Amino acid sequence: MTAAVRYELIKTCKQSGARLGKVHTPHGVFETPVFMPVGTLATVKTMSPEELKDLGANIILSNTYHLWLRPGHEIIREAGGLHKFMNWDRSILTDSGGFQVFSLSDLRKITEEGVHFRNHLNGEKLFLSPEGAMEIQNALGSDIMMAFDECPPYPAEYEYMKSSVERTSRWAERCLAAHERPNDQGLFGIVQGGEYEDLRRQSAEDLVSLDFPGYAVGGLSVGEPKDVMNRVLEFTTPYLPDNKPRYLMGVGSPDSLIDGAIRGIDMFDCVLPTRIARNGTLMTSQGRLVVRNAKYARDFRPLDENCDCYTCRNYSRAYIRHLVKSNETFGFRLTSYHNLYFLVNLMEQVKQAIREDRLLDFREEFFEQYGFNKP
Ligand SMILES: CO[C@@H]1O[C@H](CNc2nc3cc4c(=O)[nH]c(N)nc4cc3[nH]2)[C@@H](O)[C@H]1O
Ligand SMILES: [Zn+2]
Repeated sequence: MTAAVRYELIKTCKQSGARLGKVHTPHGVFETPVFMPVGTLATVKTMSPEELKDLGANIILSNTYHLWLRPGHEIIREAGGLHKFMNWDRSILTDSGGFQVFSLSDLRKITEEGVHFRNHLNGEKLFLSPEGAMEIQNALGSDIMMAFDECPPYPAEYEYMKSSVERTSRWAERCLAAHERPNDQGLFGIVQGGEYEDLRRQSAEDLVSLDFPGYAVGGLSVGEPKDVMNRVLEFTTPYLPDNKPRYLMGVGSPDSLIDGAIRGIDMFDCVLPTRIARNGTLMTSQGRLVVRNAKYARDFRPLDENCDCYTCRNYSRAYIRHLVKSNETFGFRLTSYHNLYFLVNLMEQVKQAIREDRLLDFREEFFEQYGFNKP
């Protein structure tokens, strides 16, 4: 299939095996490894599209389940699609709703057909199938769509995981069949299998046989320890083709982004930077900083003295602490901008380390400075 979503492998780091690449979509190109800001309800909370471009974002995420519920995908279709609706002319990836159905709503029943569950906003009964998830994503017109999958809870029994993986593979085939414009937008398969190597292999081989333009590693960042995530990546990515992008869903923190890149991951997303920004927690080159802390009341330095973002060039810890404590919206815009810039800029540093074949050295330096090595 000659999908319009195409991956270009530029270089592999000799020291770590991490990859430098480019992904071409109908709305432009983005370099990898990449961190993708999350805009669940058609907005990356508190950020304008201009600010997202300014901080370096070339692709953002949105969500099938949430947009289906609010405002409804038909309204977005009538608006001319999600790009037009939210005034974002670069790439958009939409998650399929698989994870949200399993994480947001209770009273759900999984059948071969799809999932019966309750609307997490008003309790009404809903049903979502692979075909339904594709109809919504086709209406949104995202550049990269995700197959409808089951993200089982962690941990899950082997037998349950095996039957879930086999159903997710059958659902992936149904998503391909329901993809209206395969030569114009890309549909990624999502590898499941929990922490079971044979099931991860089976899931990857099932999906690779369907020749998707890209593959996600799902079922992680669901509460498992970081060493379990790293181990799963180590035995899963080798089953994925080198000439396609690999997307680790729901990750994450600075250490997980670096460790994921080292294990062959190209794309990342997480609500973490914008979520913690809204309670005044900042990612800085010296580690986490909680700006509400009284010790910053008269601290007129920038949040991060090594950061050249708009927030750090123009505002002090004392001012941002005042805004956050006063619950001023501008304060959360400044903290969100900085945290997103921090992760996008971290990926710039990771790419440079890959170019110089020294990503493991960079990992040591960054972990030391950020304080990840502290017991
Ligand atoms: C660490 O942050 C918390 O955890 C979530 C991120 N973790 C995560 N794991 C995911 C797995 C999947 C998957 O297997 N399939 C599909 N379709 N989408 C997924 C989305 C995922 N997001 C945030 O929501 C936050 O609450
Ligand atoms: Zn900054």
